[in-house]
Amino acid sequence: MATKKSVSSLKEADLKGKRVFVRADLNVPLDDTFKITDDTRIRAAVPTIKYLMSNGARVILSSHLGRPKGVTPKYSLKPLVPRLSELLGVEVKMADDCVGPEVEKLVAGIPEGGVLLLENVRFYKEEEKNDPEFAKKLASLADLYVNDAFGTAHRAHASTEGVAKYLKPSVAGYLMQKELDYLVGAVSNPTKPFAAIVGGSKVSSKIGVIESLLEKVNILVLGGGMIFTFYKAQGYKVGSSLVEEDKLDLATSLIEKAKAKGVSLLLPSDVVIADKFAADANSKVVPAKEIPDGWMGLDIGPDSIKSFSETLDTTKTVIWNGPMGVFEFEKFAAGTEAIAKKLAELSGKGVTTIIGGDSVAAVEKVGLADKMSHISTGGGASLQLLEGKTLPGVLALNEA
Ligand SMILES: Nc1ncnc2c1ncn2[C@@H]1O[C@H](COP(=O)(O)OP(=O)(O)OP(=O)(O)O)[C@@H](O)[C@H]1O
Ligand SMILES: O=C(O)[C@H](O)COP(=O)(O)O
Repeated sequence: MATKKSVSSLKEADLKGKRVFVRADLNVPLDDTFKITDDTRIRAAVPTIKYLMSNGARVILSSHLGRPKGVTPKYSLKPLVPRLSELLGVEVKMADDCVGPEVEKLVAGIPEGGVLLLENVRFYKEEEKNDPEFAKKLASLADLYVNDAFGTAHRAHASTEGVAKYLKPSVAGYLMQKELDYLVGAVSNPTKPFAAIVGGSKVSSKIGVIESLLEKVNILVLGGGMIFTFYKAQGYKVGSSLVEEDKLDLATSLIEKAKAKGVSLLLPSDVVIADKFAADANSKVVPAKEIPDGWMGLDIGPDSIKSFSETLDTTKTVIWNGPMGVFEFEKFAAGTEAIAKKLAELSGKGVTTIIGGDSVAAVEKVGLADKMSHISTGGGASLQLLEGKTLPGVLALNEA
């Protein structure tokens, strides 16, 4: 045991012929016909699996999909098998379960370099309860544990945290490591000027992140629905824009905190407003202080795009979470798309990291994903990390 525990990274592990339990986050979106609509997370899991395969390991691949309550065929991982097989260049076998005698038989039959995908771990309620007996069952399948599920590292579940107690060595996979390097690295040791762009619908869901970023950044750019709470807090007329009335004092205190810390806080100077929340709404551009009654702000305006872009041009490190507007409607997508393009441009001379489903979707929509320094596969996990929280899935590993 003592010698095994001394292995603290995947590179140091002896893999030949070993059964390796790999927890990945293959929680990908599927449409009604079970077609994968975005395979980013599957592609991101490939380097670790390929490394294991090429070093003669026998790979037991595990993930959750969705939030099933018990065994729910709709949340089976089966639809992922063809894409995984294609990306890995082997025929991936699939188990109907994730623990038990049948799975043990299949595990015994995995050849060196072979991959067995286990069924959704969340088909067992014990997974989310981090039940020790269930974690032991998972652990008993393998000789070592690799956690590559960054997107689920904020969950202390049996396959992300519990199993590491019973299976040593337990190490981070390459995706996990890369995410930590970018997200922790960007925040703790950024090349300055360091800017954060935070958007999305509500300030309430981003309070922790904004507060924590105010300690680190030089520039904080705000966009999305949350800006109207800031405007209202400053006495502007916001029409029927999204406002969180109970967060007005908080918005004021964040503005004051930014001032006290010497962070330049940028709010849009103009907005695109709509007469209803719909793709075919009538729209016009107005100064941020002059939103008429009955109209709502759904995007940042052209002057804001220009001034945000000029400011971002001065930076060396940028992290971005949350869209600038309701980018799902074409009429209100310009702000988000302009920021995506600006960050792609900046990637040549600085580090750009994109976090969160919606900002990543926007970057992909404009075809610029491969231009960014890093696109995080984590939503909740990345935000918690940026808030300075420790992720249980990371803490449980040997090297943590
Ligand atoms: N001005 C606005 N008014 C209302 N909703 C807005 C506005 N601007 C952006 N949104 C909405 O905010 C939503 C995204 O907010 P959210 O806080 O979930 O962002 P995110 O963190 O990038 O996403 P994810 O939850 O996928 O990580 C989008 O659906 C977008 O339409
Ligand atoms: O999509 C995610 O953020 C992760 O896969 C975690 O999923 P969860 O929020 O259902 O735990």
